[in-house]
Amino acid sequence: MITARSLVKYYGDFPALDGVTFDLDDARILGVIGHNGAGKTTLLKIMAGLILPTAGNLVINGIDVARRPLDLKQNLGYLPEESRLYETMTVDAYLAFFGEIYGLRKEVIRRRREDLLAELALEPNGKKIGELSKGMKRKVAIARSLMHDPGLLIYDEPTSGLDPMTSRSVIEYVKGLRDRGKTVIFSAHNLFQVEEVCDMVLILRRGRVVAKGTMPELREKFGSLTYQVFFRIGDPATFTTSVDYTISDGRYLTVAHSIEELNRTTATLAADGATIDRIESHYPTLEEMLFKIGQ
Ligand SMILES: Nc1ncnc2c1ncn2[C@@H]1O[C@H](COP(=O)(O)OP(=O)(O)OP(=O)(O)O)[C@@H](O)[C@H]1O
Repeated sequence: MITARSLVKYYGDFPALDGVTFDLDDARILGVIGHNGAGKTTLLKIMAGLILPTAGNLVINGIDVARRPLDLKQNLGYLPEESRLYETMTVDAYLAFFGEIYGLRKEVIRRRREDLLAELALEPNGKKIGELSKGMKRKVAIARSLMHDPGLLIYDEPTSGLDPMTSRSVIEYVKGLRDRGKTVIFSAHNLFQVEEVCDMVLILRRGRVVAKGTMPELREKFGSLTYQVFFRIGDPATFTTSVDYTISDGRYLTVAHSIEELNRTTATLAADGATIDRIESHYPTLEEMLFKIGQ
């Protein structure tokens, strides 16, 4: 269980975080989103015990993070936005090195490493880290974060710069971690991924939480279901209707904001000689929500 209360972080006199409060249950995926500079990395670094908040309180699984950062780190895996790996080391040696730092026995290191390489579909074949592709390096960094089998994972833009296939496999892997009971907190600019996998979303703007909740809760907050009605008409020169519509790429479109409005609209269009082609229901996406919030 994570309890964050009124977290504030100043860099000099600049408030990068300004009163962040939220709760998160175990075995959940939390997505932290917001425009550039909103405070995502700052929040993640505080949660990973890497920087101290200027004010506020953060308790993770009963551990006060500011007071006992070392206890927190035993059960935490952190993936920075840009991980600097030791380029001249082989993947095997690199993962073994981190296993040793966490005090794991040799046979445990060997087993963990083999399991993680298989799960992440990594086949380093004795290669040095410097010889790997960007996607493979990111996966090695993810494997490193998991060597000591922590219960909490904090990933700063885990899929940034990855091709769609690799990105998808990382996201599927994150889902699997949650299904095995781990809590994952990640920031991302790919909002489709956040929408797809996160149990809870935190939207930051200029260091403040502007919205938080499950996707259905956020949809409710930012406007509910709308209906897009696509239709055809006979002769555009003679077509008249009281319904507001737009023409885009030769397609006629009107939007209804309730089922009653949808019924009225389709009846009016039919009476005016239009033919309904298709009706699509549409929830606001995270992208539309961020757009609405503004920078
Ligand atoms: N070490 C620092 N010293 C001074 N200002 C900083 C420092 N780190 C971050 N900031 C500022 O704090 C604000 C929040 O930065 P942060 O990196 O947390 O945002 P972010 O949401 O992760 O951004 P991005 O999406 O671009 O990665 C920004 O205005 C940034 O310039």
